[in-house]
Amino acid sequence: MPVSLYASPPGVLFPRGSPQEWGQAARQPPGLLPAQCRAFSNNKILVELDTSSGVATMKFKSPPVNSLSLDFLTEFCISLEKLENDRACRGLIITSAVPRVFSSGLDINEMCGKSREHYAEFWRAVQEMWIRLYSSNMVTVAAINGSSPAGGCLIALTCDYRIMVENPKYIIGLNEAQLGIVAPFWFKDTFVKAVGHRVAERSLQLGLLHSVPEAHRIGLVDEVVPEEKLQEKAAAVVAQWLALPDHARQLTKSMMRKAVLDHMLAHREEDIQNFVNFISKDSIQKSLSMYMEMLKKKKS
Ligand SMILES: CC/C=C\C/C=C\C/C=C\CCC/C=C/C(=O)SCCNC(=O)CCNC(=O)[C@H](O)C(C)(C)COP(=O)(O)OP(=O)(O)OC[C@H]1O[C@@H](n2cnc3c(N)ncnc32)[C@H](O)[C@@H]1OP(=O)(O)O
Repeated sequence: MPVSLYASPPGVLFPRGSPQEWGQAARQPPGLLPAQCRAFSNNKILVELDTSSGVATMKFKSPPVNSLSLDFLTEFCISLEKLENDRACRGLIITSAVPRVFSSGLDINEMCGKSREHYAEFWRAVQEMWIRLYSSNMVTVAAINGSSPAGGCLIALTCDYRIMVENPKYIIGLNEAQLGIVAPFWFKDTFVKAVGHRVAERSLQLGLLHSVPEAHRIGLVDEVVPEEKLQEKAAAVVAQWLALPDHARQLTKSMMRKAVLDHMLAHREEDIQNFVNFISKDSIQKSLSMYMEMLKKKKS
Protein backbone atom coordinates (compact mmCIF):
# COMPACT_ATOMS: atom_id res chain seq x y z
CA MET A 1 0.00 0.00 0.00
CA PRO A 2 1.65 3.27 -1.05
CA VAL A 3 2.25 5.69 1.78
CA SER A 4 2.25 9.41 1.16
CA LEU A 5 2.68 12.26 3.55
CA TYR A 6 1.44 14.62 0.87
CA ALA A 7 -1.10 12.63 -1.13
CA SER A 8 -3.57 15.51 -0.93
CA PRO A 9 -1.56 18.71 -0.68
CA PRO A 10 -3.38 21.61 0.92
CA GLY A 11 -4.76 24.30 -1.35
CA VAL A 12 -5.14 21.94 -4.27
CA LEU A 13 -5.72 23.67 -7.55
CA PHE A 14 -9.26 23.15 -8.77
CA PRO A 15 -8.97 22.26 -12.42
CA ARG A 16 -10.87 24.15 -15.06
CA GLY A 17 -11.48 21.11 -17.17
CA SER A 18 -10.64 17.48 -17.18
CA PRO A 19 -8.73 15.27 -19.54
CA GLN A 20 -10.32 12.49 -21.49
CA GLU A 21 -10.86 9.25 -19.63
CA TRP A 22 -8.23 6.56 -19.94
CA GLY A 23 -8.43 5.02 -23.43
CA GLN A 24 -8.56 1.24 -23.07
CA ALA A 25 -6.32 -0.52 -25.54
CA ALA A 26 -9.14 -2.95 -26.34
CA ARG A 27 -11.25 -0.04 -27.68
CA GLN A 28 -8.46 1.30 -29.87
CA PRO A 29 -8.25 0.44 -33.56
CA PRO A 30 -6.07 -2.67 -33.93
CA GLY A 31 -2.34 -1.96 -33.86
CA LEU A 32 -2.57 1.51 -32.34
CA LEU A 33 -1.70 0.65 -28.74
CA PRO A 34 -0.38 -2.63 -27.35
CA ALA A 35 -2.87 -4.59 -25.22
CA GLN A 36 -1.18 -3.63 -21.94
CA CYS A 37 -1.29 0.11 -22.76
CA ARG A 38 -3.76 2.75 -21.67
CA ALA A 39 -3.61 6.35 -22.79
CA PHE A 40 -5.17 9.74 -22.32
CA SER A 41 -4.38 13.12 -23.72
CA ASN A 42 -5.43 16.73 -23.74
CA ASN A 43 -4.35 19.77 -25.75
CA LYS A 44 -0.97 19.99 -24.08
CA ILE A 45 0.04 16.56 -22.82
CA LEU A 46 -0.09 12.93 -23.92
CA VAL A 47 0.12 10.14 -21.34
CA GLU A 48 0.62 6.45 -22.05
CA LEU A 49 0.61 3.91 -19.26
CA ASP A 50 2.15 0.49 -19.73
CA THR A 51 0.18 -1.53 -17.20
CA SER A 52 2.56 -4.49 -17.40
CA SER A 53 5.50 -2.44 -16.09
CA GLY A 54 3.45 0.14 -14.17
CA VAL A 55 5.32 2.96 -15.95
CA ALA A 56 3.64 5.94 -17.61
CA THR A 57 5.29 8.17 -20.17
CA MET A 58 4.12 11.77 -20.21
CA LYS A 59 4.93 13.78 -23.33
CA PHE A 60 4.65 17.56 -23.44
CA LYS A 61 3.09 18.51 -26.77
CA SER A 62 2.52 22.25 -26.70
CA PRO A 63 4.46 23.82 -29.59
CA PRO A 64 6.43 25.85 -30.26
CA VAL A 65 8.33 25.52 -26.96
CA ASN A 66 6.13 23.78 -24.30
CA SER A 67 5.92 27.01 -22.30
CA LEU A 68 4.16 26.61 -18.96
CA SER A 69 0.98 28.62 -19.43
CA LEU A 70 -1.87 28.49 -16.91
CA ASP A 71 -3.69 26.04 -19.18
CA PHE A 72 -0.60 23.87 -19.50
CA LEU A 73 -0.03 23.83 -15.74
CA THR A 74 -3.67 22.96 -15.13
CA GLU A 75 -3.54 20.03 -17.55
CA PHE A 76 -0.21 18.95 -16.08
CA CYS A 77 -1.65 18.88 -12.53
CA ILE A 78 -4.76 16.99 -13.64
CA SER A 79 -2.60 14.41 -15.42
CA LEU A 80 -0.34 14.00 -12.39
CA GLU A 81 -3.32 13.56 -10.08
CA LYS A 82 -4.83 10.97 -12.38
CA LEU A 83 -1.62 8.95 -12.47
CA GLU A 84 -1.02 9.31 -8.73
CA ASN A 85 -4.49 7.89 -8.04
CA ASP A 86 -4.07 4.98 -10.45
CA ARG A 87 -2.86 1.90 -8.60
CA ALA A 88 -1.52 0.47 -11.86
CA CYS A 89 0.95 3.35 -12.16
CA ARG A 90 4.16 3.37 -10.09
CA GLY A 91 6.63 5.16 -12.31
CA LEU A 92 6.60 8.20 -14.58
CA ILE A 93 8.89 9.31 -17.38
CA ILE A 94 8.47 12.95 -18.41
CA THR A 95 9.69 13.95 -21.85
CA SER A 96 8.85 16.23 -24.78
CA ALA A 97 7.13 15.56 -28.09
CA VAL A 98 8.32 18.96 -29.38
CA PRO A 99 11.64 18.83 -31.24
CA ARG A 100 14.68 20.41 -29.54
CA VAL A 101 12.80 21.79 -26.50
CA PHE A 102 11.88 20.00 -23.27
CA SER A 103 10.16 23.11 -21.85
CA SER A 104 10.99 26.81 -22.20
CA GLY A 105 9.82 27.45 -18.64
CA LEU A 106 7.02 29.63 -17.39
CA ASP A 107 5.05 31.29 -20.15
CA ILE A 108 6.27 34.88 -20.01
CA ASN A 109 2.97 36.11 -21.48
CA GLU A 110 1.26 34.97 -18.25
CA MET A 111 3.51 37.37 -16.32
CA CYS A 112 3.08 40.43 -18.56
CA GLY A 113 0.32 43.02 -18.57
CA LYS A 114 -2.17 40.97 -16.54
CA SER A 115 -4.16 41.71 -13.37
CA ARG A 116 -2.93 40.96 -9.84
CA GLU A 117 -5.67 38.30 -9.61
CA HIS A 118 -4.33 36.62 -12.72
CA TYR A 119 -0.77 36.64 -11.37
CA ALA A 120 -1.99 35.07 -8.11
CA GLU A 121 -3.90 32.34 -9.97
CA PHE A 122 -0.94 31.66 -12.23
CA TRP A 123 1.55 31.46 -9.36
CA ARG A 124 -0.72 29.12 -7.37
CA ALA A 125 -0.74 26.83 -10.41
CA VAL A 126 3.08 26.92 -10.61
CA GLN A 127 3.28 26.03 -6.91
CA GLU A 128 0.70 23.27 -7.37
CA MET A 129 2.68 21.67 -10.18
CA TRP A 130 5.84 21.66 -8.05
CA ILE A 131 4.07 20.33 -4.93
CA ARG A 132 2.45 17.46 -6.82
CA LEU A 133 5.63 16.43 -8.59
CA TYR A 134 7.99 16.94 -5.66
CA SER A 135 5.77 14.93 -3.31
CA SER A 136 4.86 12.24 -5.82
CA ASN A 137 4.88 8.63 -4.67
CA MET A 138 5.80 7.57 -8.19
CA VAL A 139 9.37 7.13 -9.33
CA THR A 140 9.83 10.15 -11.57
CA VAL A 141 12.46 10.42 -14.31
CA ALA A 142 12.99 13.45 -16.54
CA ALA A 143 14.05 12.35 -20.03
CA ILE A 144 15.28 15.74 -21.19
CA ASN A 145 15.32 15.74 -24.98
CA GLY A 146 15.83 19.45 -25.57
CA SER A 147 16.58 22.80 -24.00
CA SER A 148 15.17 23.33 -20.55
CA PRO A 149 15.58 26.83 -19.10
CA ALA A 150 14.06 28.16 -15.84
CA GLY A 151 10.68 26.52 -15.10
CA GLY A 152 11.60 23.71 -17.53
CA CYS A 153 14.72 23.06 -15.48
CA LEU A 154 12.59 23.15 -12.31
CA ILE A 155 10.39 20.34 -13.63
CA ALA A 156 13.47 18.24 -14.29
CA LEU A 157 14.97 19.09 -10.88
CA THR A 158 11.75 18.04 -9.18
CA CYS A 159 12.04 14.51 -10.57
CA ASP A 160 13.99 11.71 -8.87
CA TYR A 161 16.46 11.34 -11.75
CA ARG A 162 17.48 13.37 -14.81
CA ILE A 163 18.77 11.99 -18.11
CA MET A 164 19.63 14.49 -20.85
CA VAL A 165 20.31 14.00 -24.54
CA GLU A 166 23.84 14.96 -25.63
CA ASN A 167 23.49 17.80 -28.10
CA PRO A 168 25.72 20.89 -28.31
CA LYS A 169 22.66 23.12 -28.88
CA TYR A 170 20.77 22.13 -25.74
CA ILE A 171 20.95 24.21 -22.56
CA ILE A 172 19.57 23.85 -19.06
CA GLY A 173 19.58 26.00 -15.92
CA LEU A 174 17.76 28.52 -13.79
CA ASN A 175 18.36 31.69 -15.82
CA GLU A 176 15.79 33.91 -14.06
CA ALA A 177 18.40 36.55 -13.15
CA GLN A 178 19.05 37.09 -16.86
CA LEU A 179 15.42 38.13 -17.23
CA GLY A 180 15.72 40.57 -14.32
CA ILE A 181 13.58 38.31 -12.12
CA VAL A 182 14.41 36.12 -9.14
CA ALA A 183 14.09 32.37 -8.71
CA PRO A 184 11.89 32.00 -5.59
CA PHE A 185 13.19 30.19 -2.51
CA TRP A 186 11.69 26.83 -3.42
CA PHE A 187 13.22 26.89 -6.93
CA LYS A 188 16.51 27.70 -5.18
CA ASP A 189 16.06 24.97 -2.55
CA THR A 190 15.29 22.34 -5.20
CA PHE A 191 18.39 23.42 -7.14
CA VAL A 192 20.65 23.45 -4.07
CA LYS A 193 19.52 19.91 -3.19
CA ALA A 194 20.75 18.72 -6.59
CA VAL A 195 24.01 20.62 -7.09
CA GLY A 196 25.07 21.93 -3.67
CA HIS A 197 25.18 25.45 -2.29
CA ARG A 198 28.29 26.88 -3.95
CA VAL A 199 27.47 25.73 -7.47
CA ALA A 200 23.86 26.90 -7.05
CA GLU A 201 24.90 30.30 -5.71
CA ARG A 202 27.13 31.04 -8.69
CA SER A 203 24.73 29.58 -11.24
CA LEU A 204 21.69 31.42 -9.84
CA GLN A 205 23.38 34.81 -9.45
CA LEU A 206 24.69 34.68 -13.00
CA GLY A 207 21.49 33.12 -14.37
CA LEU A 208 23.62 30.51 -16.10
CA LEU A 209 22.33 28.23 -18.81
CA HIS A 210 24.61 25.21 -18.85
CA SER A 211 25.64 23.06 -21.78
CA VAL A 212 24.85 19.36 -21.42
CA PRO A 213 28.41 18.28 -20.43
CA GLU A 214 28.60 21.11 -17.90
CA ALA A 215 25.17 20.25 -16.46
CA HIS A 216 26.42 16.68 -16.04
CA ARG A 217 29.66 17.83 -14.41
CA ILE A 218 27.88 19.96 -11.79
CA GLY A 219 25.30 17.26 -11.05
CA LEU A 220 22.36 19.11 -12.54
CA VAL A 221 21.73 16.07 -14.74
CA ASP A 222 22.57 12.55 -13.62
CA GLU A 223 23.31 11.01 -16.99
CA VAL A 224 23.88 11.99 -20.62
CA VAL A 225 22.90 9.73 -23.52
CA PRO A 226 22.56 9.87 -27.31
CA GLU A 227 19.02 10.74 -28.45
CA GLU A 228 18.26 7.22 -29.67
CA LYS A 229 19.09 5.71 -26.27
CA LEU A 230 17.00 8.10 -24.16
CA GLN A 231 13.74 6.15 -23.79
CA GLU A 232 15.51 2.83 -23.26
CA LYS A 233 17.74 4.37 -20.58
CA ALA A 234 14.82 6.10 -18.84
CA ALA A 235 12.88 2.81 -18.76
CA ALA A 236 15.91 1.00 -17.31
CA VAL A 237 16.33 3.63 -14.57
CA VAL A 238 12.65 3.49 -13.57
CA ALA A 239 12.81 -0.33 -13.49
CA GLN A 240 15.88 -0.17 -11.23
CA TRP A 241 14.14 2.18 -8.77
CA LEU A 242 10.89 0.19 -8.89
CA ALA A 243 12.74 -3.00 -7.95
CA LEU A 244 12.79 -1.76 -4.35
CA PRO A 245 9.80 -2.20 -2.02
CA ASP A 246 7.47 0.77 -2.65
CA HIS A 247 6.94 1.69 0.99
CA ALA A 248 10.69 1.84 1.75
CA ARG A 249 11.48 3.95 -1.29
CA GLN A 250 8.48 6.25 -0.81
CA LEU A 251 9.14 6.88 2.87
CA THR A 252 12.80 7.55 2.14
CA LYS A 253 11.80 10.03 -0.57
CA SER A 254 9.36 11.77 1.79
CA MET A 255 12.05 11.98 4.46
CA MET A 256 14.63 13.43 2.04
CA ARG A 257 12.19 16.04 0.69
CA LYS A 258 10.18 16.87 3.81
CA ALA A 259 12.08 19.97 4.94
CA VAL A 260 11.94 21.69 1.55
CA LEU A 261 8.29 20.77 1.05
CA ASP A 262 7.24 21.83 4.55
CA HIS A 263 9.03 25.15 4.13
CA MET A 264 7.19 25.85 0.92
CA LEU A 265 3.79 24.76 2.26
CA ALA A 266 4.23 26.92 5.35
CA HIS A 267 4.95 29.99 3.23
CA ARG A 268 2.68 29.33 0.30
CA GLU A 269 0.32 32.32 0.62
CA GLU A 270 3.18 34.68 1.45
CA ASP A 271 5.05 33.41 -1.61
CA ILE A 272 2.02 34.19 -3.80
CA GLN A 273 1.83 37.73 -2.41
CA ASN A 274 5.60 38.18 -2.96
CA PHE A 275 5.26 37.04 -6.55
CA VAL A 276 2.28 39.30 -7.25
CA ASN A 277 3.97 42.36 -5.72
CA PHE A 278 7.24 41.64 -7.50
CA ILE A 279 5.86 40.91 -10.95
CA SER A 280 3.46 43.89 -10.86
CA LYS A 281 6.31 46.40 -10.56
CA ASP A 282 6.76 48.63 -13.60
CA SER A 283 10.50 47.95 -13.68
CA ILE A 284 9.92 44.16 -13.77
CA GLN A 285 7.25 44.46 -16.44
CA LYS A 286 9.73 46.48 -18.50
CA SER A 287 12.47 43.86 -18.06
CA LEU A 288 10.15 41.06 -19.17
CA SER A 289 8.94 43.02 -22.20
CA MET A 290 12.53 43.71 -23.23
CA TYR A 291 13.38 40.03 -22.84
CA MET A 292 10.44 39.00 -25.04
CA GLU A 293 11.56 41.56 -27.64
CA MET A 294 15.04 40.10 -27.51
CA LEU A 295 13.67 36.57 -28.06
CA LYS A 296 11.72 37.73 -31.10
CA LYS A 297 14.67 39.71 -32.54
CA LYS A 298 16.93 36.67 -32.18
CA LYS A 299 14.77 34.98 -34.79
CA SER A 300 15.02 37.70 -37.45
C1 LIG B 1 13.64 37.96 -2.38
C2 LIG B 1 12.85 37.49 -3.53
C3 LIG B 1 11.90 38.50 -3.97
C4 LIG B 1 10.97 38.29 -4.86
C5 LIG B 1 10.76 37.01 -5.57
C6 LIG B 1 9.33 36.80 -5.70
C7 LIG B 1 8.83 36.10 -6.66
C8 LIG B 1 9.63 35.54 -7.82
C9 LIG B 1 9.41 36.29 -9.05
C10 LIG B 1 9.46 35.76 -10.24
C11 LIG B 1 9.76 34.32 -10.44
C12 LIG B 1 9.49 33.91 -11.86
C13 LIG B 1 10.16 32.60 -12.17
C14 LIG B 1 10.22 32.43 -13.65
C15 LIG B 1 10.52 31.28 -14.20
C16 LIG B 1 10.53 31.10 -15.66
O1 LIG B 1 10.46 29.99 -16.13
S1 LIG B 1 10.61 32.49 -16.68
C17 LIG B 1 10.82 31.85 -18.35
C18 LIG B 1 12.26 31.75 -18.67
N1 LIG B 1 12.43 31.13 -19.96
C19 LIG B 1 13.37 31.49 -20.82
O2 LIG B 1 14.15 32.37 -20.57
C20 LIG B 1 13.40 30.74 -22.13
C21 LIG B 1 13.21 31.65 -23.28
N2 LIG B 1 13.20 30.90 -24.53
C22 LIG B 1 14.32 30.46 -25.15
O3 LIG B 1 15.43 30.62 -24.69
C23 LIG B 1 14.11 29.74 -26.45
O4 LIG B 1 12.80 29.98 -26.89
C24 LIG B 1 14.34 28.21 -26.37
C25 LIG B 1 15.83 27.91 -26.16
C26 LIG B 1 13.50 27.56 -25.30
C27 LIG B 1 13.92 27.58 -27.74
O5 LIG B 1 14.57 28.26 -28.78
P1 LIG B 1 14.00 28.20 -30.28
O6 LIG B 1 13.66 26.79 -30.62
O7 LIG B 1 14.98 28.91 -31.14
O8 LIG B 1 12.60 28.94 -30.19
P2 LIG B 1 12.34 30.54 -30.22
O9 LIG B 1 13.25 31.23 -29.29
O10 LIG B 1 12.34 30.97 -31.64
O11 LIG B 1 10.88 30.62 -29.60
C28 LIG B 1 9.72 30.26 -30.35
C29 LIG B 1 8.55 31.12 -29.88
O12 LIG B 1 8.29 30.83 -28.52
C30 LIG B 1 8.34 32.05 -27.73
N3 LIG B 1 8.82 31.71 -26.40
C31 LIG B 1 9.96 31.11 -26.06
N4 LIG B 1 10.05 30.94 -24.75
C32 LIG B 1 8.93 31.45 -24.21
C33 LIG B 1 8.44 31.57 -22.87
N5 LIG B 1 9.11 31.10 -21.83
N6 LIG B 1 7.24 32.16 -22.70
C34 LIG B 1 6.54 32.62 -23.74
N7 LIG B 1 6.95 32.54 -25.04
C35 LIG B 1 8.14 31.95 -25.26
C36 LIG B 1 9.30 32.93 -28.51
O13 LIG B 1 9.10 34.27 -28.19
C37 LIG B 1 8.88 32.60 -29.93
O14 LIG B 1 7.66 33.28 -30.19
P3 LIG B 1 7.32 33.86 -31.65
O15 LIG B 1 8.39 34.85 -32.01
O16 LIG B 1 7.31 32.67 -32.57
O17 LIG B 1 5.97 34.52 -31.51
